[in-house]
Amino acid sequence: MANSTVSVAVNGPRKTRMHRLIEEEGIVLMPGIFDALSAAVLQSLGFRAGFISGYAVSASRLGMPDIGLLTPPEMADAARAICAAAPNVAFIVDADTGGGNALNVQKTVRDLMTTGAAGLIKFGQRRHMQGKQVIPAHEHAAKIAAAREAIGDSDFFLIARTDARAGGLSDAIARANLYMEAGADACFVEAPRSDDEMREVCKRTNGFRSANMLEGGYTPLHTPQELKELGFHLIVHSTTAVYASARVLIDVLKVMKEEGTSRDQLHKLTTFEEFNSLIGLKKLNEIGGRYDKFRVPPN
Ligand SMILES: C[C@](O)(C(=O)O)[C@H](CC(=O)O)C(=O)O
Ligand SMILES: [Mg+2]
Repeated sequence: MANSTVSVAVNGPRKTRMHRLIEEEGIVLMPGIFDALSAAVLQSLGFRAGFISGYAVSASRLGMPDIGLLTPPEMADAARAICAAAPNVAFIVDADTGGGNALNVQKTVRDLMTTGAAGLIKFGQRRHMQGKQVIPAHEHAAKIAAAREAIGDSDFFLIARTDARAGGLSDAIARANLYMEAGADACFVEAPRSDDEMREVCKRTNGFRSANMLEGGYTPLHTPQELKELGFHLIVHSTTAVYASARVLIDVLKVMKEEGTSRDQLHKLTTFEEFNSLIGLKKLNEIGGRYDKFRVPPN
């Protein structure tokens, strides 16, 4: 099943927005975001790509952990708002398990393709976080093939993720290659535990590869340049923004609770002008102004 060739052209002439970004940038950094506002921040800073994280959306939308409670339509709804708020950013959506069997996967994929996202990551796990279990390889491959068929020739990038590292690196690598054969554009072997394991993944998997940089995770944190040298093409940095937001909210509101005022913490907040600019007030006012001439004149 697995072979040792390293190739980035396994999918022939297929060229999506994500393929072009990889070509232009060498490696594409995708910080995880979780709502329209965090997406607007990403866009305002000039990021060209981002990741709509199931972990972070579950937390921000439901206030709940990533244990399969967020439904595919809720995720699609979040993705729609996010893509509309940051149209210059190519987003990869976390499609998680895809919602069930191959037919559920196709429905989920078709729905996500209408959100404005540039692609998705399909997971093979049954449960998240502690006690993560992977589904059998053939079942996961069938879901990837179903997703690929639903995508057809559309400009939508398909990343297949395997969480099988817990059962041994070789098994995870073999699965990644199987999913590439089933039609994925890139693979994502979760949780290699050292640079050597990361090198091994890159040496033995076919096609484009994504790294998962999780603060507090098993895999060592690296810069894009370092990851590029190791052989990766995409970087998911899913929890940074949601953890940063939670940190600031906790710190600032804690002081608010104690002191009842924000006056000593203004340096930690955006200003009124900065915030309005972030969410595009000036541009919207300009557009709104174009229609002023149609206003009914006062009597
Ligand atoms: C990447 C991920 O799928 C996500 O939902 O952001 C999560 C992140 C996490 O659990 O911290 C994952 O790696 O499973
Ligand atoms: Mg997830």
